[in-house]
This record gives sequence, C-alpha cells and structure tokens, in this order.
Amino acid sequence: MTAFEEFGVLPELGKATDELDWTLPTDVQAEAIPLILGGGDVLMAAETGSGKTGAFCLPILQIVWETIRDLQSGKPSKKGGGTAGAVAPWTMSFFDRNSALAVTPDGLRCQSREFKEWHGCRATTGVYGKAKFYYEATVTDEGLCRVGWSTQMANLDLGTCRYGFGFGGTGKKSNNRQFDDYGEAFGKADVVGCMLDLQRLEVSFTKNGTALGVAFKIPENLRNDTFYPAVVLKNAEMLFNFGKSDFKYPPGNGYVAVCQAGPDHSAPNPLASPAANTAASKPAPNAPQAIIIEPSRELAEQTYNQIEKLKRYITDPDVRPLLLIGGVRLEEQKAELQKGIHIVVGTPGRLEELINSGLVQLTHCRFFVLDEADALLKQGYTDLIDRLHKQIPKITSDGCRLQMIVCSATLHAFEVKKMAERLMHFPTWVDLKGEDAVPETVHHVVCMVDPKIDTSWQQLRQSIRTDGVHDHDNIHPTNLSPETLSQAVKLLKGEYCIRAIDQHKMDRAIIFCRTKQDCDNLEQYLRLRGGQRYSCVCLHGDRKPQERKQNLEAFKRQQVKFLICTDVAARGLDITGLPFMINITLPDDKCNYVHRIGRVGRAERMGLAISLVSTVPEKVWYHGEWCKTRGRNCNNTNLTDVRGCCIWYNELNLLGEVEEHLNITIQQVDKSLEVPVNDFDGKVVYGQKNLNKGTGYVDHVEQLVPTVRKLTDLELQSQSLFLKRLKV
Ligand SMILES: Nc1ncnc2c1ncn2[C@@H]1O[C@H](COP(=O)(O)OP(=O)(O)OP(=O)(O)O)[C@@H](O)[C@H]1O
Repeated sequence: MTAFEEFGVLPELGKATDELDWTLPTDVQAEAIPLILGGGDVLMAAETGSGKTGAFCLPILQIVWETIRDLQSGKPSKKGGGTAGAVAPWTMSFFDRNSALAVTPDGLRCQSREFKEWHGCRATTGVYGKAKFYYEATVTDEGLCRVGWSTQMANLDLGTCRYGFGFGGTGKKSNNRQFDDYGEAFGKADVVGCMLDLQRLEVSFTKNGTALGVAFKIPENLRNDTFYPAVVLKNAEMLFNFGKSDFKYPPGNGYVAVCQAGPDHSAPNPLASPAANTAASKPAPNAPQAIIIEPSRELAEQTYNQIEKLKRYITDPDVRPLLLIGGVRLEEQKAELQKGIHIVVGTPGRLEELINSGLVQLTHCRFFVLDEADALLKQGYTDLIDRLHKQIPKITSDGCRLQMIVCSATLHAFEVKKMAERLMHFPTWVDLKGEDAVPETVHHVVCMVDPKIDTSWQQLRQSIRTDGVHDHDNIHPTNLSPETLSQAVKLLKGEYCIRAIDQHKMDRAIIFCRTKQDCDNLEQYLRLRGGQRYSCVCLHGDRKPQERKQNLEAFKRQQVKFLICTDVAARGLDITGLPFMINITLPDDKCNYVHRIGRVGRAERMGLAISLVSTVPEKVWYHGEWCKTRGRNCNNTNLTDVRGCCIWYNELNLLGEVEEHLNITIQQVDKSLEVPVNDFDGKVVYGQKNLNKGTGYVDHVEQLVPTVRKLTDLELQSQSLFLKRLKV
C-alpha cells in the first residue's frame, strides 16, 4: 500500500504518485486530501513548492472518477435529494429550483443565501381535481419569503407570471407581477397556511391559524391544471409540512393535507420526477464535474499536465480533463467539449467566454477551484468569480454539495477572506506555517546596488540597454543627479546579473524583471555578452502564446540556461530542481516576492534566490489608464502626478516592506555576489535535495537509529536510577 492510499486515495492514484516519486504526502497534502475527500470546502495556504496542486488534483480526480463510474453503472445517487426515489414524494424538489436555492436532503426545508435576487423552488408533487388542499410553511430565518401555489407553466419567481399565486412576507399577494396589499406581514417563526380550493377556484392563506381571506380567483382556463406548492426566497429559509406531521394550525373546512391527495388528485412534477432526475443526473458531454481556474496560461497548462500524470492508471471509466486557455483555437476546444469532458482547467477569460456561449455547462460542476486565488482577485476577477459561482448549482443533481477549494502560498489577503465568507461553505483553513512563509529550502539573499560607492558604471565599455526613461534627462557621470544615479543603477544591475551567474556558475536560473521592456533588454544583453554561455529566452505578456509555450519548454528541457520573465511567471511555475533565481528588481507587490523566490527550493530541493536592490531611487515606467498606448512606444517620461508615465521606485522601502511582512531580515551579500558559507550554504548543492537534513522516507529508519539508541540509553539509566532508589 502506498503512503497516499493510507490517506484514502485510490490505489490507481497511489500508483501514479509512486511513479512521480512522491513517496510521502507533503504536509499540506496530508491535511487537505482527507478534508476534500470528506466533502469539505478548503482554503489551502501553504508555502511555495509544497505540493498544493497535488493536494487538490488527487481528491478531485478520485471523486470525479467515482461519480462517473456510478453514473455509468446506473447506481443511485449517494446522497438523498428530496426527490430521489419515491420514498418521500411530497417534498420540495431538488431539481425544479433555481441554482442558488438549497433544499435539505429530506426535501422539507428550503434556503437561499442570495440577498440580491429571488430564488424559487416547487414541490415534487402537485394536486388537481375538484377538492380542497392545504399545506403549511414556517419561516425559520430572517429574510424575504413568498409562498403559495403555481402550475408547471409558472416561472420559479412565484407571483411574477400568470401561473403563480404567492403571498409575501411584506403583506402583499402577487400574481403576474401585480403586487397588492393582502392580509398582514409575516416573518421569522410565523406559520403560513396555504389553501387551494379547486372547487371554487380560490387561493387563500392563513397566518398562524388566522384566516386572511381569499387572495386570488384562479382563472377558468387553469381549472384542469395541476398546482404545486411553491416558494421563492431572498436570503431566507422556510420549513414545509405537507401533512406528514401534524399541522400546527389544522385548516378544517374540508381542506385536506396535500400529501393525503389520492392518486386521482395528485401528480408528480415532471421537472422533478424520478425520470427527470435520471435525465438530470446524466451530464451533457460539455458539463464538467470540476472547474479549476488558474491566473495564467502556463499555470493552467501545468495543472492540466499534472492531472494527466495522476490519472494515468485510472481507467474504466476514463476521466477526461480539458485545458481551456486563450491562444488556442476555439474550434479545437469546441470539438473536445463535444467529445465529453469531466475536469476543466482554464484561465478566467476563456472559461467565461465558453460558459457564456453555452459551450461549457455548469449543471454538474461539483468542484470549483481557484488556484492562486489572491492573484485572481488582484487581477480583477472578483466579479467573474462571483458570477460563475452564482451560476453553479450549489447541490448537484446527484445530491452532492458544491465544494470550493481555494489555494495560494499567500492566501491571507483581505479580499480572499471576504470572498471566502461570501462564497464558501464553512471552509476549513489548511494553514500550516502561518502567514506567507518562505520554505526552509529557499536561501534568499539581497545585494545592494549602490552607484555612489560602486562607480564602475562610469567606465563600462559594453552595457545593457536601459528603458529609455532618462533619454531626455541631463545625465552625466560628473553630474550625480537622481536621474544619473537612476540610470547608473540600471547599468550596474546588468553587470551584477552577469556576475551572479558567473559567481555561482549558474547554468539554470529564472530571472525576474519589472517590465516586459526590461526583460527584452536583458535578453538582448545576455545574448550580446555570451551567446551560448548566457543562452536565454523571455516569457512575458507581449510574447505570442506559442512563443511563450516554446520558450518555457526550451527552458524546462534545459535547451537554454536562463528564463527572463515578468511577474506573469512569478506564481506556481514548477521547474524541477531549479537551483537559482535572480530578482533584477523587487516586485511591486510584496506577496510576489514570496512567489518569485518560491520558484526555487521546491519539493525539498535547495535553491538560492538573489535580489538586486538599488540604494537610490530608480525612475521607472508606470503606464496608467491615462496612457493611450498602454506603454507601447510611449515616451511620456513625466511623473504620474502630472499625468506622465513614470514613477520613482524606491527599492529600499520595498525591501523594508518585504522584511516586515515576512518578519525576517534578509541576509545581505556584497557586490562580489559571493554567498558566505554558513549552515545553509556549503553543505548543500542548489537544485539538489539536502541530504544532511530531514527524513528521506527511504532511509529514515537509518537516520533515526542514533537518536533512538540515545533514547534507549537514557531510558535504561532512568530505570536503573529508579530501581536503585527503591532499594535504598
Ligand atoms: N508528495 C510529494 N512528494 C514529492 N514531491 C511532490 C509531492 N507533491 C508534489 N510534489 C512535487 O513538488 C513540486 C511542487 O508542487 P506544486 O507545484 O504543487 O507546489 P505548490 O505548492 O502549488 O507551489 P506554488 O505555491 O509555487 O504554486 C512539484 O514538482 C511536484 O511534482
């Protein structure tokens, strides 16, 4: 049995993890997998490279596989859903309802937590014929309720069409959008009696047993229709009694409980009948069970690839994942969707496009995953996430609750907490190291770049092309103005980058620049300085999707040594055994420091991250909404406060913010970029596992031997001491 199987993972998945060399679950996997398998919503905050992707992919694959297997074998749904089977035919329907309205498994309580819109539901059975029927609905929470009767033709927003007759908590009755005063207001703990007289064609209501009079005359043309108990709620909850329990206020006067209507007077709701349920529980080919949203194409592709690897031994039925990202032809994706898919991994834009056009259906989605959730929210996708979440039924047609999984190494952002409160259902935090921790495997240092002390920039024969911010400034080595020093820092950073590479004999590193232009300039400079020696490619938003993909592949396959990128690659990218990372400039967002340096030191391998930090302010581009070209060929070097496109970037402040955030002082190295030999360095090889530390599963017994021996000796000594004392 593999270690993963001990956590409840299928043997087929266990076999795949074994092949990936995942001997033991990581801490976050050990915590999160059982929670997800158990049906919970999870917020996963664990350090970079700790295996969060596997922590959600494994249980999702397992549950999705089990679901399709059950569907194919015609096995009934695991959890009751109001109308599943004919055991309790008089319940509120699990299927004939709006998505944001939840029905409890016994089918007798409806709840909607949506506070802006109304969400409705109808019962599983209706009544017809010349008789008088009654049921009770009790308000069990604050909020707005409207309850009554509707025919199958009615929409679920009771009282807003000709076929629905409702009585609302504000003391209004409504039919066909005609809202009139009626009876009196009702609220929490009140019991509304709903009466349908099909002899006189009248609808009436009672409040706590008090008759409120006839509310509606049913039009003659509806005489032969079947009427169903119906409700519509806005952030409210109601409990229904169709007569299985004693009524609180028995109606008398010839009215009978709806559940006592015999076969001549009752009919199943076709939209909630077992036949409809079976159809509803069979997903359309384009209705996935899981939707995983990633903030970048590269990450989406990576997660998709991980799913492919993990599902390798899962067959019969096959679980089919699909990657939905921009830059791929829509036609190709449409064709795949028609073939049938179970798990969709995508970027927000393309996903929404396909969902809105009906090419992806959300009817059977039971996992909604936001990877790098704080990035998604910071990128402005809050509304999109809310919209998608709203469209997904909160309980699937086979009676399972929608599970939401949210993860990131920097999950403690305020927006994430707000979103969790809004959308998640009693989520569990898996938060192993507290806020934004850096893995012990990442050795991160800073090197100050001070153009006043290091004046070598004045004599450079070859230098990096800079961003052109100072093209119109009077910069000259004899004039140490802020502009000159800013330009000097940019030149020096090009040199320090080369020195860092040489000093550490780096043959593989990811290098982060602040802007796309900085990336291009560095790429050009490295090529100029050394062709093969400094072979490199770029990854940023201005490069075409195909080129981005090729460049990343070339770097992963070690066909080039350096990957130069903007923050588009700061998060999630997993490059096995990457030993080095260089920050040419600190990121604007302190969380991205954690993500950037987390590209190394992953999966227990050691990594070195070097950040170059300017001691003087650097004037850099900052193109706001006011920049017409959004940066392309922009030459407005004025500062933003006069609607220009430049700012003074203060890296010392940024460094302070990062240190405060992480509650550490980052080790400094001098301009030689040599990293002093200390406990961390000298004993490890960057890119390799630290064999001096930790417990490799394979030899952990051997590692523990000396400690256990020592403990045995101590135990022996204490026992002997105790015996000696007894003798005395
Ligand atoms: N149980 C395991 N044992 C060994 N390696 C693992 C295990 N789980 C995952 N890994 C490996 O660890 C690396 C990092 O995993 P992953 O990309 O999921 O990290 P992450 O926590 O999502 O990081 P980030 O926050 O940077 O996105 C991957 O190469 C993955 O294959």
